[in-house]
Amino acid sequence: GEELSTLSTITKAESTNDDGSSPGSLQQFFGEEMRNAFPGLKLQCAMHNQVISEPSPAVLKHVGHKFHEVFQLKQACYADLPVTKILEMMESNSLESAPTQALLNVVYGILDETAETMNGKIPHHVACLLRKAVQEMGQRLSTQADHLRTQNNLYRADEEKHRSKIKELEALVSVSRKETKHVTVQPQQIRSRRKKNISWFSASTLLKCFRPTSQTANSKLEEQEVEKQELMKLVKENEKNILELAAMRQELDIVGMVHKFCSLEMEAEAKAAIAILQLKIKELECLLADSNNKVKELEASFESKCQSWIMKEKIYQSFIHFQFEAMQKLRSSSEAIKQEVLETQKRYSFELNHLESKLKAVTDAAGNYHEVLKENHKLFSELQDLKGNIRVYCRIRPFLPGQTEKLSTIENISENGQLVIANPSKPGKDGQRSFKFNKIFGPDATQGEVFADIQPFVKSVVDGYNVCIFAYGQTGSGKTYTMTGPTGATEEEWGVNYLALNHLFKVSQDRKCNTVYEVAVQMVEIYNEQVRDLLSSDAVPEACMHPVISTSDVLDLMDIGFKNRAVSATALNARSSRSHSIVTVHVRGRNVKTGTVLYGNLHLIDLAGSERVDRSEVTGHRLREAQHINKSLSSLGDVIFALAKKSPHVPYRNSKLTQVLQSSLGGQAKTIMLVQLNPDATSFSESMSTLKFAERVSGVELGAAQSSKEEKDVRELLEQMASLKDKIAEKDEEIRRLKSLRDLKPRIPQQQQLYHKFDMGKLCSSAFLHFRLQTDHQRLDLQKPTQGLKASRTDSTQPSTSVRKSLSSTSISPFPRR
Ligand SMILES: Nc1ncnc2c1ncn2[C@@H]1O[C@H](COP(=O)(O)OP(=O)(O)OP(=O)(O)O)[C@@H](O)[C@H]1O
Repeated sequence: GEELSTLSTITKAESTNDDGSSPGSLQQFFGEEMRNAFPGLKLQCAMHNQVISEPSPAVLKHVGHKFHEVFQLKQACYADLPVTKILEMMESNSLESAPTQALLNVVYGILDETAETMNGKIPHHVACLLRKAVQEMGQRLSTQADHLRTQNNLYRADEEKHRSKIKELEALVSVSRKETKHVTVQPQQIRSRRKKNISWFSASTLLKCFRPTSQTANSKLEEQEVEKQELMKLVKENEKNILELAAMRQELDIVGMVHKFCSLEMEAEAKAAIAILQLKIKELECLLADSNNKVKELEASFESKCQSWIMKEKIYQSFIHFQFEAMQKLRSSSEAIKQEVLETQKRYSFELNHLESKLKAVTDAAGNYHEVLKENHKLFSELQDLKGNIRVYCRIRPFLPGQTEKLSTIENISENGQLVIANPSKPGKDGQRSFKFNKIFGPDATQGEVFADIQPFVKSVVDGYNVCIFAYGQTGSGKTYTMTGPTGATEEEWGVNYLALNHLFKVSQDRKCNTVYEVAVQMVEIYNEQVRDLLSSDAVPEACMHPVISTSDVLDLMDIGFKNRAVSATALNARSSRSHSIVTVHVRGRNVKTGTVLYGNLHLIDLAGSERVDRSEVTGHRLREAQHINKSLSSLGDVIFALAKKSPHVPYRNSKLTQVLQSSLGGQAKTIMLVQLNPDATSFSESMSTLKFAERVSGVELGAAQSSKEEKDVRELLEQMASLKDKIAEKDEEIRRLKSLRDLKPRIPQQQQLYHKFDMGKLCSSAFLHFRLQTDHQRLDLQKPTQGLKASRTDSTQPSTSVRKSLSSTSISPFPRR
């Protein structure tokens, strides 16, 4: 009974479920087989005993609350379990005390959860739990295996014991059989000896058998009766023993069979369970390794993140610290600034009062300054007058890049305006001649340097003076270069024409607060004693005036004018100007405060080449051209010398050039003659004649220049008259235009474009009106020289700039057209 109980306990230990119930097959087998074989056997009870390796119910009860607390949460998942709870449970040996099935449930639960929800990732604490549960099961398995081995040994020992007992019993049975046989044989022998009185039943044998009872027969019979009863007892006992033995054998066989069967089944189950568990352990190890790797990765990334956050924290802290310090500094500096501002305010208010009084003094001084400025202007003009109104500047051009023979006639140039020129055919002092002019510009002089000495004269135009600048010299000596600049000139290479107009615009801008200026430009050429408007192809009797408001307007106009200029190649210059070109700039300024109006004009003249006819080696048409040029130049000389001699008759009308320049060559005008020289030795004689002419001119005194300032009332009267005259002129012009329409010829397209651009009606008609007013007024004055105010003014001032006037007085209207 004990052995069976132990056996069933072992069986139960290996096959009992955690809830105490046995697995179906084994329990059924034991339950039915054993009950059938041994109805009295308390197998069922034994099977409910606890397994050795399973925790006892008492232990389970003690620790169960923790385990259930943690794992009986049906809805929660393992990953959500608090780490503290799991740790607490693991430390308190709850797992070791938990039933195996619960542990397996935990393992399966974690695996399912990992597979289903967490994509193979196991949180660290759950992985620890898993490892612990698997360890626990592994331990249990090894304990159970040990236990099984021990039980098996015990069982074998028991079996051996049983077998020896059976052998003993068998020996006992055989002995008892022999005794029984002997006992059964003896009475029979006695009975047969009695009945047959067989002699062979010797007295000795009977004596041996019944020696104690030989004295009395009765007592012997009684003894025999007792022995017989004892024998019967023995036989019964023997029979009983045989029955027991048979039953034990049967039982032993059954138990052996059951044990064998159980052993086999348990072995198979244990092997299968071990295999499954090993597989699971491997899987779990893999998962554990993965999760360990992931944990390491996470730890590494966490570590690096921690580091970076620590770094950031440090940076932020230092930044905050820096900001805080900066804020403190700012606060203190703002305080200091506040103080400073307050002090400054005090100081400023004090200084402001001081300045106010000073400003008053300065305002008074400024009034005086304007007076002084006026005085300066007056003094400058007087200085100009003292120097003489004709200024002669000499400019020597450099040798040209292609020139190989560079034999120069220029011996010396001094600062004081002295020029020594040497005759290459007469070496030494005899061949030298010195000239004195107002200024000499050497070959290295720039356009800007030349203009710097002309600039004050240009400026005087806006003060109401008439100024005439002309370039004189033989062909190729640099007249056009000085007046206009080289072809495609940059701003630095601009000639006097552009620089003068640029300066006029600048001065007019500077003075716009006081005086409003209007500027207009005319451009004509005198070719073969005929005057031609370079900016118009209309058959009009006077050169058109084009209002300009900027230097770029002037550049556009001059570009067209120079393209229209008569040029041809000569033996001395590949592109020689065979005409005199005259750019006239009209300036009208009105003082916005006083209403005073002033007029000034500037003549910029590029004369034709002054060389002698024989040197130019021209004939026919070109000869006539050269003769006209020479004639006009000699007329210019005659006018200048007549003025120098203060001759009563000045021969202005001997040439178109002197007629056009009449207003600028009189006593009111300021004249600059730019004498151009070619330094080449071959041009010596031409240079000599040029210099001699210039020398004579420089000795001329034309008298004091006068400004054209008019008083307001005079101007108003003049304007009234001018408007009347203007109307008459408009009518005349209309008649002329109608006449001209009859024989109108095709126009030059480029010029047409410009007329559109500078359409007088569209643009600034007022400027044109005033200039026409002036010219008409002057023409009127010329026609009636003795009439009142105008007559006296005309007498004293000479006629002002007017191409038209010159043309009308020489009856060459309308302009000849090319
Ligand atoms: N100061 C100078 N610096 C450099 N080159 C110059 C200078 N003066 C004149 N030249 C050059 O000399 C050549 C002749 O000059 P320019 O045409 O101006 O002479 P010109 O006196 O106007 O001749 P013409 O009477 O035939 O028109 C040109 O190639 C010009 O560029």
